[in-house]
Amino acid sequence: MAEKKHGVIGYALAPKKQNSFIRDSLLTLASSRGIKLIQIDSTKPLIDQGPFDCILHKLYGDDWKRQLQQFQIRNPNAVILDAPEAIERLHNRISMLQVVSELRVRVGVDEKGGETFGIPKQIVIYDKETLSDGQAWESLKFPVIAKPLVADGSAKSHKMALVFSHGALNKLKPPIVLQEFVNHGGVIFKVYVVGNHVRCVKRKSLPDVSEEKVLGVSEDLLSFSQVSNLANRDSVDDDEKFYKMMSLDDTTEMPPQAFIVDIASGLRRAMKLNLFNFDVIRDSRYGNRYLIIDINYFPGYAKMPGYEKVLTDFFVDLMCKKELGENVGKGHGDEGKSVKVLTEEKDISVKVLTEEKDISVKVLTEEKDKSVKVLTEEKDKSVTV
Ligand SMILES: O=P(O)(O)O[C@@H]1[C@@H](OP(=O)(O)O)[C@H](OP(=O)(O)O)[C@H](O)[C@H](OP(=O)(O)O)[C@H]1OP(=O)(O)O
Ligand SMILES: Nc1ncnc2c1ncn2[C@@H]1O[C@H](COP(=O)(O)OP(=O)(O)O)[C@@H](O)[C@H]1O
Ligand SMILES: [Mg+2]
Ligand SMILES: [Mg+2]
Repeated sequence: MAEKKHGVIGYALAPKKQNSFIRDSLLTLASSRGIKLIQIDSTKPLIDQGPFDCILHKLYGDDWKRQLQQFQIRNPNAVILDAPEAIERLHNRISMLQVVSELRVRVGVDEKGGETFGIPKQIVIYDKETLSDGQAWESLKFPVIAKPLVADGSAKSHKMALVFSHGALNKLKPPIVLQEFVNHGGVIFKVYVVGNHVRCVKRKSLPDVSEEKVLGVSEDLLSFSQVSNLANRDSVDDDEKFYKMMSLDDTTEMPPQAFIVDIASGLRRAMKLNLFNFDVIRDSRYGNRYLIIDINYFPGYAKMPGYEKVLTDFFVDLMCKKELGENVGKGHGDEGKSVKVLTEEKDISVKVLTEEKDISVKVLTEEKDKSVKVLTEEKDKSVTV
């Protein structure tokens, strides 16, 4: 009996990502379950390629965004993983973590109880003048970590500095985020999310900094980059002595899985993303207080043991939902219905009747300069088009 056809997924990834993610082991397993992964040719217009049931991508820039938009208009049934607008919130380290503060998920549900989560205290500095203005950072306790505001995947966006005193702040180049350094036992938890699959692993992180160390440190600023990725590097440079201070204690207890799953589902819903990971540290001062410090779109899944099966299961599930006409690719399975109105008439009006709040209306059109009027009976409703 011929195998049931499931679907074709086009992928558009930077060379480094493609090398690490598109492995023969993934292609073989996916293909054995009816999923064909095809490379999108970035030198040709996306719209001329396909057909694709789904597009998997991690590319940046306005041109790529436009190409995806055009493709979606021509292929309204294709699933784009994930929507560029949703991914963009992760390109700024402030909007990235704002979503955590907005989460309303149950906490302290594990038998041991009491786990809470949040983000470290932080401020954003846009210019040199503010950096020299003590008032801006007086609420922060040193040491702090200075992170580039932009998180666009460039090497620059991963360049961090551990700053021990005010005096060193003038060495930094805004726009930056100044975040309180929180002692966390030198271990970071990386939570990989693939649809509703959640996997937490532990990795090396920065070592704790004691009060004595802060006072006795000879340098007032230490630069570093991609600490938790160190094991995957080819060479260790100048920062060697700094990294040597780190060692992963294998006895470190993992956070309760139910707690982590709750945060992951909350983030997935709020961000409308399917493919991401987030970095969590456990605040050593409390033991049951967790802080989310970083969220990454389409991370290094190949570092997750058995990633081939997890991703293949996700693709198969996506294709099945698509065949059933379910709304997919929006970060969670239980949201919104979509209504398609196909017409060649001009000036048509479409009425959307719903009792749900916060609905979003997407109008796909090939016409340029189209203005859309949304009429609502609710007061104080703001409508974004
Ligand atoms: O390539 P890898 O496996 O190191 O993955 C990187 C991620 O490592 P992780 O899976 O969290 O250990 C890495 O995570 P971190 O920021 O290091 O926490 C980023 O997601 C990185 O993407 P970008 O440079 O921010 O666009 C990811 O890099 P890209 O492959 O997307 O370039
Ligand atoms: N607030 C913090 N307190 C302590 N360590 C931190 C904090 N923020 C980041 N780190 C350390 O710095 C590393 C890099 O920071 P992160 O925000 O994850 O940037 P990147 O996007 O480059 O991974 C983390 O993996 C962790 O080891
Ligand atoms: Mg990180
Ligand atoms: Mg990151």
